[in-house]
Formats: sequence, C-alpha cells, structure tokens
Amino acid sequence: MSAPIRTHNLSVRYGREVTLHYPDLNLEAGAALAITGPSGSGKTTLLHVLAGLLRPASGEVAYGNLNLGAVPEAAREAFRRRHMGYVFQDFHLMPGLSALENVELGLRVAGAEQPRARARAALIRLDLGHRLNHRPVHLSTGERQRVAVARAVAHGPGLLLVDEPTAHLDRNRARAALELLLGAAADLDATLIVVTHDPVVAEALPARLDLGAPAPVSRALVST
Ligand SMILES: Nc1ncnc2c1ncn2[C@@H]1O[C@H](COP(=O)(O)OP(=O)(O)OP(=O)(O)O)[C@@H](O)[C@H]1O
Repeated sequence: MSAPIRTHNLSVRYGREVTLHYPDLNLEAGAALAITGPSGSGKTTLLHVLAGLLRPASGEVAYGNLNLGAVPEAAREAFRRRHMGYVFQDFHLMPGLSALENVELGLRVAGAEQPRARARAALIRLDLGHRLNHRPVHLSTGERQRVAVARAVAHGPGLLLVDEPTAHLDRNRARAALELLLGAAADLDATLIVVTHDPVVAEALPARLDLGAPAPVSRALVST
C-alpha cells in the first residue's frame, strides 16, 4: 500500500544543544525523493522520524489518513513492519544468520505467509540465488547490500526508506545499487525516499529536499 506522505512543522531535539527544524513534505503515493544536505544537517534523523523510529519534538507525519504520532507505539510498530522497508547505511544484517535467514526473519517479523519461500524468491530476484546460505561475513559489500534490499522489499512495503545506498560502493556498483532501488520501488509501486550525499543518486530521483540550502530546494512533488 503506497500512500501520500505529508509532514507538518517537524522538529527534533537531541538534548539541549541540537534542535533540527524541517520543511514540510508533501509527497504523492509512489513518489521518489532524495534528501540531501551537508553532514550533520539532519538527513538520517529525518529518515528515522519518517520511519517512526524517532519521535519528533513537534509536528506530524501522516501516511494517507494515518497520523503516525497519534497512534500508540504498538500500532506504529505494526504499521512500520507491514508497510515500510528500511535499508540502513551499514545494512544491519544479523551476522549469525545466512542471507536467506536474514530475509526470512524480516518476513516473519512482518507477519508474512510462507516466509522462507518468499525470502528465497526475493534473493533470487536480486541475483543472490547462489549466496542463499552464506552469512554476511562471507558476502561482498554489494552482495550484503542486495540482501539488505531484499529484506526491505520482500514483504511488499508501500514505502522504502534508504540511507546512503552508495556510501560503500565504487562508481559502477553505485549505479547498480541505484538501479536496484529504483527497480524495487517500481516493482512495488512504492514511495522511495533516499538519503544521499551522492549527486548521481540525487539527480536520478525526480524530487529533492536539500536540508543544507538556505531555503529548501524544491522540485516536483515537494512543497514547503
Ligand atoms: N543520538 C543523537 N544524540 C545527540 N545528537 C545527535 C544524535 N543523532 C544525531 N545527532 C545530531 O543531530 C544532527 C543531525 O544528525 P544526522 O545524523 O541526522 O545528520 P546527517 O545529515 O544524516 O549527517 P551525515 O551526513 O553525517 O550522516 C547532528 O548535529 C548530530 O550530531
């Protein structure tokens, strides 16, 4: 289920010293947005707020008719598990589990049926059929990333949140990672939000929110 995303008046506070204020977002269902800005401008923090992993000090995040901050934590978590996929910058794979088990675990947590078969299918779709039983330590960085993407998309989320997808990759692999994400989002008809320092990634997405600009730089689908 992909839904429009709207934020209003968002701010986040870390202790007394750091307060981050965000421009309002207004994304149509199925949009693709790059969040850019200098180090420390609050990109990852915004992704965490959009995922419901971090409570803002003020403001609202709404997915369609659901106001994420207004529902109890259990409902927020259930929504996150069913409808969101998150690819962390350093992947957050379980080191003791194989590629297949990592993706399967994500599906079990999401409450999906036939988690093993679906995990296998997701990995095969991402050309990892020959790495199903390898643990992360025995995979290349690009392969680990594909496992992380497979885990994020296998349950069919309507929203895919991705943090620095090309940070660890050379130019060719970065392009492949970008195509992988765009393809996965298109397959799912999902909204894609990507935090990135990489101009190639930012240019490939139709909408951009630049947190470092004096006033937010808006392209299609982002309103302030
Ligand atoms: N858990 C935390 N406790 C205190 N301050 C934090 C915490 N997480 C982030 N910050 C601060 O909030 C600000 C924004 O951090 P954030 O990681 O969101 O920025 P970013 O734009 O993603 O940076 P980078 O590009 O370096 O990853 C920074 O000043 C950072 O030091």
